Amino acid sequence: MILELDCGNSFIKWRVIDGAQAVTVIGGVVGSDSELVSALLAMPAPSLTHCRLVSVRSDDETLALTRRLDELFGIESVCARPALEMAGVRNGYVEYQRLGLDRWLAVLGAFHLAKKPCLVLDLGTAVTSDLVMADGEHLGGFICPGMPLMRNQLRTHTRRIRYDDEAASRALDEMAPGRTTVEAVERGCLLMLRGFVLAQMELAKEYLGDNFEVFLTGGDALLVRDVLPGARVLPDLVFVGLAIACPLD
Ligand SMILES: Nc1ncnc2c1ncn2[C@@H]1O[C@H](COP(=O)(O)OP(=O)(O)OP(=O)(O)O)[C@@H](O)[C@H]1O
Ligand SMILES: CC(C)(CO)[C@@H](O)C(=O)NCCC(=O)O
Ligand SMILES: [K+]
Repeated sequence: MILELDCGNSFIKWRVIDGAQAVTVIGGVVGSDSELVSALLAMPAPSLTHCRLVSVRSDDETLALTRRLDELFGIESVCARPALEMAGVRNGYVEYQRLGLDRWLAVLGAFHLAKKPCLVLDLGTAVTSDLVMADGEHLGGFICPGMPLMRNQLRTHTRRIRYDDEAASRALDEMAPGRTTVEAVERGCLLMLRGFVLAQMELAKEYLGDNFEVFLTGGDALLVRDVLPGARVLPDLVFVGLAIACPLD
């Protein structure tokens, strides 16, 4: 059994796959290292043999987690590393090491699946966009705040914008002009997000031509799905890239 981890800025996405059949046995989303450990200890004993992971956290944080996994389960972790070129994709950053590894893996996964030009949108704590041409050349991309960062900036930097997360999720049931603060903020931020992804579509047409594939991933992917009807929504896209970047055996 292989443990796979995608350590983002706010959450750790994890899953256990049966290496032989590449089937997901169990998985989830947790908020911290200790929550991950609890979730793994609570598993009905599928013995872990390997771990591969991608992290956009500091090296110290990542090392602390891999040490803990080794102590508890006796498994070594293979971490995705930056690369100038891999699986037919050429990293477009001026300094390739600086491209977020979650972005790099999502791009590798998308190009592997599409085998044609791709626009890759990842909607998490931050929102990222990456463009890849037909020949695998990564053109670079864009980074902007995601829903959690946008709403928290408003809540933190104003006196009178205050509401809880439960109210926030209800506010998006409709998109009419908000008649409460929570509706006004949540719907406003969502419109910014939708505007961003639509602008990315226009850019992609300009840089990639008309025949490109759109991939949508990250915890908030579903919030923009209706404005991108042709997009492939793949919550596990980073894991597709992780398997390419960190083959086992
Ligand atoms: N099951 C879930 N668990 C946690 N967050 C979720 C879930 N479903 C949707 N979300 C939403 O997804 C967003 C976080 O997305 P994601 O988990 O991709 O972020 P992250 O990986 O921590 O951030 P980043 O990609 O910027 O590093 C939050 O806005 C959260 O509300
Ligand atoms: C942009 C995030 C935070 C998205 O998770 C991550 O990919 C990251 O930390 N990237 C490093 C900066 C960059 O990609 O240019
Ligand atoms: K992420």
